[in-house]
Amino acid sequence: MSQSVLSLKNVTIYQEAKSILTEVNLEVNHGEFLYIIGKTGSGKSSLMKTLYADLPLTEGEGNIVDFDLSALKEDDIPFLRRKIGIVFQDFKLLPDRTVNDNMLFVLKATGWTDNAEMQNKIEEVLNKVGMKDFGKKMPHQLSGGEQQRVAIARALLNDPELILADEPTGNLDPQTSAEVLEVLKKINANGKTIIMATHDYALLMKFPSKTLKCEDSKIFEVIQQRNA
Ligand SMILES: Nc1ncnc2c1ncn2[C@@H]1O[C@H](COP(=O)(O)OP(=O)(O)OP(=O)(O)O)[C@@H](O)[C@H]1O
Repeated sequence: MSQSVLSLKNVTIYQEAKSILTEVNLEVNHGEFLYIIGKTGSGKSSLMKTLYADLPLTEGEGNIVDFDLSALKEDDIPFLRRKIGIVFQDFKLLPDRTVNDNMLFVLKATGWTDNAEMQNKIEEVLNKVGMKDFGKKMPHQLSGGEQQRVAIARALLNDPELILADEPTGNLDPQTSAEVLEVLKKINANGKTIIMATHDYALLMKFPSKTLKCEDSKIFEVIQQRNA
C-alpha cells in the first residue's frame, strides 16, 4: 500500500463560479489523524466534498485512495466511496429501519450477498463503536451520540482506507462529543486515516493532532497551543 492516502497539488475549490479555497497543497499519509478547522463559511465542507467527489475537482491535481480526482467519471464515484467512509454532522441514518437494517442496506448496495458474512460484519463494526446491543433499535430510539456511533460503524462497513468526518460532533453536547472523538481516535489507532472538519476548539485541545486551518481562501497548518 502506498503511504500517501491523499495528495492535492495547486487545487482551487469552487462553489458555482466563486473560488472558495486557492493554492491548496495537501499530503496526508496512511495512519494520520488530521483536523480541518476554520470559521463558518471558510470552506471546510467544500474541501471535504471535493475529497468525496461531491464537488468536482476542476483545477489542480488530486489523488485520493488511488483515485485521480480530476479524471474521475460519474461511474467511478461509487467505487471511490467504498474506499472512503463518510460521517456527517446529522448522522444520515435511514429513519424507517433498524440499526441492523441500516447496515444491511449499505452492504447490499455495495455488493454483499452472503447473509452470514453480512451479519458478522455488522456485529464487528457495531462492536468497534461500542454499540453491539443496539442492532434492533430504530434510529429515533437512540441518543445523538449513539446515532453518531452507528453512523461511524456504517462508515466502517467496507473497511475504508480513509474516514472523512464533516463536523461529526456538531450536534452533540461536549461530553458526548468527547466520547465520539474517543471512538474515532481508537479507530485511528487501529490504522485508519481520519480527516475531520470541526469548529470545536475544546475538542482539539483535549485530543491534539495535526491541524489545518481554512482562512481567507487559503489552507495552512497551525500549531496547537495547549492552555492558550
Ligand atoms: N452549494 C453551494 N452553492 C453555492 N455556494 C456554496 C454552496 N455551498 C457552500 N457555498 C459557499 O461556499 C463557501 C464555503 O462554504 P462551506 O460550507 O465550505 O464552509 P464551511 O467552512 O464548511 O462552513 P460551516 O462551518 O458553516 O459548515 C461559503 O461562502 C458558502 O456560502
